[in-house]
Amino acid sequence: MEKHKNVIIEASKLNKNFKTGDIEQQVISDMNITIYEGDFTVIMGSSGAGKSTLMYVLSGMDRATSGSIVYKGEDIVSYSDDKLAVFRRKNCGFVFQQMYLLEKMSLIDNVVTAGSLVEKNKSLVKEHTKELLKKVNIEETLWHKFPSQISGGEAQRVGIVRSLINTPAVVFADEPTGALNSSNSDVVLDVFSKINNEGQSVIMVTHDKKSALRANRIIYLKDGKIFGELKLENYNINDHHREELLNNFLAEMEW
Ligand SMILES: Nc1ncnc2c1ncn2[C@@H]1O[C@H](COP(=O)(O)OP(=O)(O)OP(=O)(O)O)[C@@H](O)[C@H]1O
Repeated sequence: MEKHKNVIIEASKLNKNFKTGDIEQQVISDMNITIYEGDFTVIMGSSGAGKSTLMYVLSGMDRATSGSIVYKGEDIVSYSDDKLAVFRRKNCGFVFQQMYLLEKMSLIDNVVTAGSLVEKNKSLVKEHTKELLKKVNIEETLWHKFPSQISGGEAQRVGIVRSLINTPAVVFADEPTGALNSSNSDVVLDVFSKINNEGQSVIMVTHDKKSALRANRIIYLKDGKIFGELKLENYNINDHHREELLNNFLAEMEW
């Protein structure tokens, strides 16, 4: 079934340890994981299973203790810190539970500044910024306000727009809707589904079943290892069968 899909990230024998004082904790343990291009991959698992750590390591935000990570055929583990920073800027978008905007810049400038690091044609960046702000329901009346003048949910959505402005090939999202109410969560998840339909790969950590249903593949972690995996058809709001499959899978995982 996977044969038509290209591999975008392939990690082998991945380990990540943290040392606190004399105690060393193995958080990712000899993991082999393949992420396919164009997939909406969701990572679930109990608290402390290593989900966020895995996202940091796969995206080159943090270094693995050992193992290889190959992104579109290139081994990123061997990259210098500078090369890794360029790689991230070109290929990855990051969305966290809390997105911090630059306080001294208007909302629109927060996004345009990030976009201008990659695209030199500023009017193109501005157009794209406006289009994305509209997509996440940030109205024009807000665009020239400063972060201190808007709500937390609005700031989160602007932060997401900033993460997407360079059309990253892979979007890493760690509990992106954790701080949002239900309608704003839907807005953000709809944007993720849309960019995913247009070809961008999404890897999202979530504890929320409704968010997880956006995925076409769910990977369940336990104690730093892959404990189970579920494949789903592409998201379709009217398909209730997917929910049943997810419920059964999570019961099997003892979630
Ligand atoms: N920088 C760090 N230094 C030391 N230990 C860390 C560090 N980051 C994570 N850990 C430890 O690694 C383990 C896994 O953390 P991680 O955040 O990856 O889990 P998670 O599955 O994302 O959990 P949650 O669902 O609660 O966010 C935890 O025991 C955590 O304390």
